Amino acid sequence: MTPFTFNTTPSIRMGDGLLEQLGDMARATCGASVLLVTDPGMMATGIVDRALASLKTAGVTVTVFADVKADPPEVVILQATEAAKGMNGVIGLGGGSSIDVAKLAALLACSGETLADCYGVGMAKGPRLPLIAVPTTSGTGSEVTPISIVTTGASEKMGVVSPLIIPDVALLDPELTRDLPAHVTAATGIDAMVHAIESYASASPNNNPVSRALAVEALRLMGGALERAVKEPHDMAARGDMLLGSLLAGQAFANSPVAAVHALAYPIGGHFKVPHGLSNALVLPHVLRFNAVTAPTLYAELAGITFPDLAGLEGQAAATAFADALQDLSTRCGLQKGLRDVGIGQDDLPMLARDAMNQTRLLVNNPRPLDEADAQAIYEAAW
Ligand SMILES: NC(=O)c1ccc[n+]([C@@H]2O[C@H](COP(=O)([O-])OP(=O)(O)OC[C@H]3O[C@@H](n4cnc5c(N)ncnc54)[C@H](O)[C@@H]3O)[C@@H](O)[C@H]2O)c1
Ligand SMILES: CCCCCCO
Repeated sequence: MTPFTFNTTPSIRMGDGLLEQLGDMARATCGASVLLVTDPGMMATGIVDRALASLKTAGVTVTVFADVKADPPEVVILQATEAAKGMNGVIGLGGGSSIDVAKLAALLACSGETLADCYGVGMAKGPRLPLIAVPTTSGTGSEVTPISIVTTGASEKMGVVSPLIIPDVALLDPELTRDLPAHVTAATGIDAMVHAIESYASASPNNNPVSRALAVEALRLMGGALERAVKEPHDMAARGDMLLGSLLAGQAFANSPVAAVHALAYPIGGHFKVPHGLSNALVLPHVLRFNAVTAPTLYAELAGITFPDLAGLEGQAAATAFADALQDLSTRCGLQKGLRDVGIGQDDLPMLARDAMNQTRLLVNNPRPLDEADAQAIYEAAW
């Protein structure tokens, strides 16, 4: 057995209605005062009110920071950090944007480091405040990853990657995803499936038996649940499978990192403000077809697990059918089919290809080497 290390959140709690126990968890994990980090969309759902009621019952004093923006820019993180100073702990309640901000606010408010000090892998020194993550999308898996993504400047992304920002507690309550809009359910669900697929096939030396087992179970759960969750939003079995699946996929890619799908997705989101999950969905089948030319086996192994109807296929046929099935699933879930459908012109593709090549930390994990010409061809196919 090749030696490996596996990192994840120390305490994962899941159950319908578990939000009601947030107050007691915060009292035990954080103490008498917390900053609750969320966004304006979440404030409109009523979920934040329920969280505040639980915290009040437990005698926890709460300051709410509700100014998170999608793909959060540095200024939002700095504002949240100021609000976290003097608090006993931080709670991230929302999607990946809110949880990523909460993770960094808990770190910077306590360690006194700057964001610039922490960009990259293993740069943060800590310590951080106690941290609870409550995901309401299914989802980025940020509740169990050592990662926060920051939008710097107009479109560039920077990552803070450190086990220091893995939350102390992940609180999963499927009821919080019950009213997630169909297009967000679809985009975040495909994002979670991409996490599992890319993690399983990652060329990283950190790819290991635990991450692969988690990726397999994530896809087994989400392959049959995503379309149900989109089309029958109150199917709580589907909602639960998606929430658990996205967490397992998060644990998988937190250890065996993502690759070219994400590398090609980031420029789409950065330049054209396309949501993260949809950016991934638009390039996913085309990257898999590219990779399957030289590395079909890994995708063939996932095909029948994700889509039982494909179980009898093997090799290249299975890998190709897997890419086709994912593209069909994305379309059936109502997501746009091509880059042209999200305002990208064909003459934008060379710029995207150039930009994608800057994602070297992700591209190195791809099972097949990919250069700028390959990236352009993939964007052409996705357009
Ligand atoms: N840290 C990581 O490991 C990691 C991994 C992948 C992506 N990310 C980051 O996460 C962000 C994307 O997160 P996301 O896809 O979860 O979207 P998001 O957090 O940006 O939320 C999208 C929208 O959905 C709304 N929303 C969320 N939950 C809801 C609910 N239950 N009901 C109704 N509305 C709800 C929000 O208010 C928001 O308007 C990006 O910044 C991306 O870079 C981080
Ligand atoms: C720097 C690692 C970025 C991983 C993002 C997963 O969506």
